[in-house]
Amino acid sequence: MSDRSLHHCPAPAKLNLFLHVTGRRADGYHLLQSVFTLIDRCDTLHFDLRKDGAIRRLTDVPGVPEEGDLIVRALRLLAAEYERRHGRPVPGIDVHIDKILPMGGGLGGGSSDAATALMAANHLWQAGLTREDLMALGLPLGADIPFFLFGETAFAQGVGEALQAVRVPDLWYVIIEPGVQVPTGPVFGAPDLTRNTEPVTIADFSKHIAQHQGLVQFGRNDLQPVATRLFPQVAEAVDWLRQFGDARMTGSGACVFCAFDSASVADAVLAQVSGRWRAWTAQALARHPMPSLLQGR
Ligand SMILES: C[C@](O)(CO)[C@H](O)COP(=O)(O)OP(=O)(O)OC[C@H]1O[C@@H](n2ccc(N)nc2=O)[C@H](O)[C@@H]1O
Ligand SMILES: Nc1ncnc2c1ncn2[C@@H]1O[C@H](COP(=O)(O)OP(=O)(O)OP(=O)(O)O)[C@@H](O)[C@H]1O
Repeated sequence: MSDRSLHHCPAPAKLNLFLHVTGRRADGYHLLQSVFTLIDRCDTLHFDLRKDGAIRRLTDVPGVPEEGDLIVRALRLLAAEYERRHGRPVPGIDVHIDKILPMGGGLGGGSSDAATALMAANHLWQAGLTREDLMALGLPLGADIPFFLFGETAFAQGVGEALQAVRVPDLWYVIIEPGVQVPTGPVFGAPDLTRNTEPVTIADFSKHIAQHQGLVQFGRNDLQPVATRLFPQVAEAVDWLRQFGDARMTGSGACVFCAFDSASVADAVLAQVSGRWRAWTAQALARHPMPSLLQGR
């Protein structure tokens, strides 16, 4: 690592421990309540400064053209802000990515990649944005980007941008990829989506978690009935994993998870997963694994 490059930067996945849809804004976006937690399954990004002002993703990501990549789009927003603040063009940056998180998996991989890129480029370019500045910059690109910049388990409200830190037990998860990509838009747009779940309080969540040590999840995922109707493969994975505990879907799907209180129990369940699914274990992360590159908090 030098002041010209940052290599092996992790972009961790998230799980939504519960996800309630409590309303809809005038612009059609849905108001949510959710608890987001980070897990230790990560994409890995590498950054090298350029001298010509260009922003390039040099790794091919199947299905995601360079110009549409959330990493590139986020860095372009940061470059525009840099130019506004400093009155000169950015040096530019090359990005390589080792992508292991499935797309359309409800794990927030694209948003996490973008958040890691914002932290890294802000540092390498010495752009001087605070964590809060970067959160506001990333929100229009992806509702999960502010959470990844926030960087610890959080109770989220609004469309996911109003965040408060919460504590959850240190658990292990088995995560199954049902083998389908669930597009977020059609799930939120479904006529049968529950849109009026009663708001809960952080105290309701924390009390429940303390009572059940996090092994019985709080509330529910309101997107799950729609996603399982549209994609029966998701329902199959939930039904199978339920024999071991309180399994449910993360985000808008497709991935399904279940919590366990030790690595050995999670490994034993993983060993029984049918060969037709990709599956893995992960440990909850109390904090984002990027070295602290940001000002504030
Ligand atoms: C469901 C979550 O995964 C929870 O973490 C996220 O809120 C999804 O957020 P996201 O990845 O930013 O969602 P996008 O892929 O940008 O959203 C696709 C579409 O889903 C709908 N959408 C998304 C988020 C939200 N709070 N309300 C919505 O109605 C919108 O029609 C949007 O155009
Ligand atoms: N760097 C990126 N990595 C993954 N997907 C990206 C990236 N850039 C853009 N995308 C687009 O964003 C879409 C959603 O990707 P992502 O992996 O964040 O989904 P997700 O895990 O379902 O997220 P969420 O939980 O926020 O719904 C992809 O289908 C892809 O078209």
